[in-house]
Parts: sequence; C-alpha cells; structure tokens
Amino acid sequence: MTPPLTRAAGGRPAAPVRMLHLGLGGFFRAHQAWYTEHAPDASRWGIAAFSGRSTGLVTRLAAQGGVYTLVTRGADGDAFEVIGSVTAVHGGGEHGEWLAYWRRPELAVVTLTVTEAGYSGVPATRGPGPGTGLVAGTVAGTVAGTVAGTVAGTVAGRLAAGLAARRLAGGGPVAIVSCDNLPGNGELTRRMVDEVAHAAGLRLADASYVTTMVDRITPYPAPEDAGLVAGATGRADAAPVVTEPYSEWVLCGDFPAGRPRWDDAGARFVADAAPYEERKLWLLNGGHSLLAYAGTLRGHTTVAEAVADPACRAWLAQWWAEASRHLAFPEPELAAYRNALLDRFANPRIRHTLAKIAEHGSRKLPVRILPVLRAERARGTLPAGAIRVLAAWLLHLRQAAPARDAAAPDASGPLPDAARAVSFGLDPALAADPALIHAVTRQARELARGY
Ligand SMILES: NC(=O)c1ccc[n+]([C@@H]2O[C@H](COP(=O)([O-])OP(=O)(O)OC[C@H]3O[C@@H](n4cnc5c(N)ncnc54)[C@H](O)[C@@H]3O)[C@@H](O)[C@H]2O)c1
Ligand SMILES: O=P(O)(O)OC[C@@H](O)[C@@H](O)[C@H](O)[C@H](O)CO
Repeated sequence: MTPPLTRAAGGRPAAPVRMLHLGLGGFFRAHQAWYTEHAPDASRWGIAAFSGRSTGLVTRLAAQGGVYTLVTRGADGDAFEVIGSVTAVHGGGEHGEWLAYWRRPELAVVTLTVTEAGYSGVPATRGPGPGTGLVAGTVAGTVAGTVAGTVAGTVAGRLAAGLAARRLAGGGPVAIVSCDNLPGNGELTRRMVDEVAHAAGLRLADASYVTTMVDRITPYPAPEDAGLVAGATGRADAAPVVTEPYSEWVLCGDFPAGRPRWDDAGARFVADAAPYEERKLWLLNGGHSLLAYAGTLRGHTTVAEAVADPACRAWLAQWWAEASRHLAFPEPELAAYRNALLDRFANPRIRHTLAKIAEHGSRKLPVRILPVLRAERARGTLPAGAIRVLAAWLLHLRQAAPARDAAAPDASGPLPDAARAVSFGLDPALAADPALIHAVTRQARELARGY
C-alpha cells in the first residue's frame, strides 16, 4: 500500500501562523501558498487557511497536516513538489477559530481568493464608487452576531468581524490582500468592509488594503490527479493541485506588520498595479471568456481544444488587437505577452474546462470586456471582437440549463430584445446604443447559424 503524505513523511516542519487565508481552493494552493513556500524566510511564515463553506478539502488536508503535492504541468511533462506553507486548515463555519487568529498580535497578512461572487453587491469599478448595496439590516445583524461568536455569511462580514475582534484585543494593523480577478481589488475590499462595519456600528483595527494582479492557470482538480501523484511520488496524497509552470504576482500596497520575502520568489511590488491588472484581465481573462462562450458554440470543451481551432484563434487575435490598443505597454512587449499566452492556452496537458470559465459571466464581462468596448465606442468604432463575446454570451445564456447566471432570464424572447435586455443588465448605456445592439444581434445570429 502507498504510504500517506504527512508533514513528518514527505513534508517539512510547520511554520508559526502569521497569515490567514479565506477561500481554500486550488488557486490559493498553487499561487500564494507556493510563493510563501519559495520565500527564503518560509520557516517564519505559516498560513491558517479557511474554506468558504465546504469541509471536504479541509478534512483531507487536515489528515495530512496541511501539506499537499503541487503538480506543475508543462506541455512536455510534470514536476512534483510538496508544499508545506499551510500550517492549519479550517472550515468556513469555524468562526471562533477565525476570530482567535485575528486576535493574535503576530498576525500580519490576510489573503483572499473568494471568487468574483465573494464581492457581490460591490460594483467592480475603480475609485470610491457608488454605495455597495451591502448595507442591509440582515448583514449588519450578522456581523454584530459574528463578533459574539455566531455565523457570518459574507466575505465583508467575516473581515469586518475579524478586524473588530482585533481592535478589541488591542492588535496592530494588518495587510489585507485580495487575490481575485477584479480590478482595484484592494480598494474594492476596503469599500465593502467599511460599509458593513459602518452599518453594524463596528470599530475596526487598522488595515492596509493591498491591490494585486494574480496569474497562474489552475484548473479545478480532476479525480485522476491523486492516482497520478501516488504513482510518481510514492506517497498517497488526497488533495493534490495541478497548475501550469507560468506564475505572476504583482502587488501594490503596504504591509504594516511585515510579510514573507515573496519578491525573492518572483513577486513584484509596484507603485500602480492598474496597467498589469488591465493587461491580464483583458488579454488572458477576456480571451478565456471569449473561448468559453464562442468556443463552446463550436463544440469545444477545453481552452486547449478551442485555441487549436483556427476560427477561435482568429477571433482571439481580433479581440486581442482591440484590447491591446488601450493597454499602457509598448506593442513589442504586448506581442510577446500575447505569444506567451497562446502557448499557455495551447498547453494540451492542462485540462481547463470552458464550462467552469463560463460561470458568472455577468460578474466577469464588466471587468474583462466592457472597458475595451466602451473605449472603442468612444472612438466611434464597433469592435467586432468584443461584440462577439457579448453575442456568444447571450447565446450561452439562452441555452444554459440550468441557468447559472443572474442574467439568464433577460436572455429569453426575440433576439434583439434579449440583446438589449442583457446589455442593459451589464450597463444601461450599452442598451441605449442602437448600433451596438444591432451589431450584437447580428453577430449572435451568425454564431447561432454556425460558421
Ligand atoms: N484558478 C485560477 O486559475 C485562478 C487564477 C487567478 C485568480 N484566481 C482567483 O481565485 C478564485 C478562486 O479560484 P479557485 O480555482 O481556487 O476556485 P475554487 O472553486 O477551487 O475555490 C474557491 C474557494 O473560494 C471559496 N469561496 C467561494 N465563495 C466564497 C465566499 N462568498 N466567501 C468565502 N469563500 C468563498 C470556496 O469555498 C473555495 O474555498 C477565482 O475566482 C479567481 O478570482 C483563480
Ligand atoms: O477563476 P475565474 O472564474 O475568475 O476565471 C476563470 C479563468 O479565466 C481564470 O481562472 C484564469 O485561469 C486565471 O485568472 C489565470 O490566472
């Protein structure tokens, strides 16, 4: 029988907890935990990671002391590495433990990967922005209850409760680091926490909200991963993660209580993360969304399959040309970025499903596609690449069963009406642009007929 992977057998000694993480998924374990593992001071920086709600992964990881195998999957083979930076794992319902970590004076950094949905109600725009809509009596009541030790349902509520508990315990400032695919994610997090705290009348410990651009394609784990790891490493791991070789982390903000030396592991600290966020969100994530909707219409199920199709590649090139016009990088640098991206998308050994990427389009398209669409409309053009994404999404919403997106009800009925209603849901100004709605409708008809 294959012996199990444990901290004592195959791992390394656990580091003291000085970091908290919310959103114990695959990406956190392939990215932030990996950078921490590779920092030269890793032995001083342990992470306590909490799931959103589920406990399956928590149970499996806890049984092996938090360690797991990271499989780095290149086009020509796999590399296996045991990651030991996660010292403790908890289910999202363990609120007493959550608050106890916040009260520890040595806590310095809190990271988040809670998906776009974790920021629901907060418009994903830069700057102070309008009200977040999170201020409801129920939310305020929940936060107040959490401080007393009961259940908090939202990301903002959990953070506010933690900061309130820290203030009561006399703890110093911490850094809160959002690692989700949203522009200005640090400021966004600050707004939602402040609004909830204000509504609940909570006084919070000081926090620095760090904005980051994160990048490492990490598909949802597949059932066969565990067997593959056991065969290659001789250890039975119930919770391995498969990721691509490429990795990038750009951070902007202060760490008042210190941080691991992530820069020595390849992370970059910059004065303004916005250009990096835009490049990644528009070219990579926007490209993903295009393939997720238009590639699926052509019968593909993974990113690699879709980019092997000349029609999809041409659509991608068209979208990238439009987006690149509005990015703050020299064209040769963008060309190199796009070429590298094409190789990453084409990695045939990474099984990244289009169905997973297609989820929650109404949260994703506003940050991945709309800034480019608006900039193109402002210069009087009808950008075919961006319009194709909207048209393919519209068809996806009309076909998806069961509907997984809040916009699905708007997508029924005659196509022009559906195009207008779905566009209105993204941004009322789009629905008031007849040339655009006409172009989306025409493109949807063409896509529906098939190429
Ligand atoms: N997977 C990638 O390639 C990748 C790359 C860059 C960034 N990201 C970011 O990381 C996020 C997570 O990706 P993943 O692949 O780990 O997904 P995943 O589905 O494996 O994990 C998501 C985690 O977030 C938690 N979560 C979801 N909603 C929550 C909520 N409302 N409150 C608290 N926790 C919540 C879940 O419980 C789970 O632990 C993405 O949505 C994206 O924003 C992912
Ligand atoms: O994780 P999501 O759902 O926000 O988006 C799906 C993909 O576009 C995304 O996960 C990318 O693979 C990732 O952002 C690459 O760094």
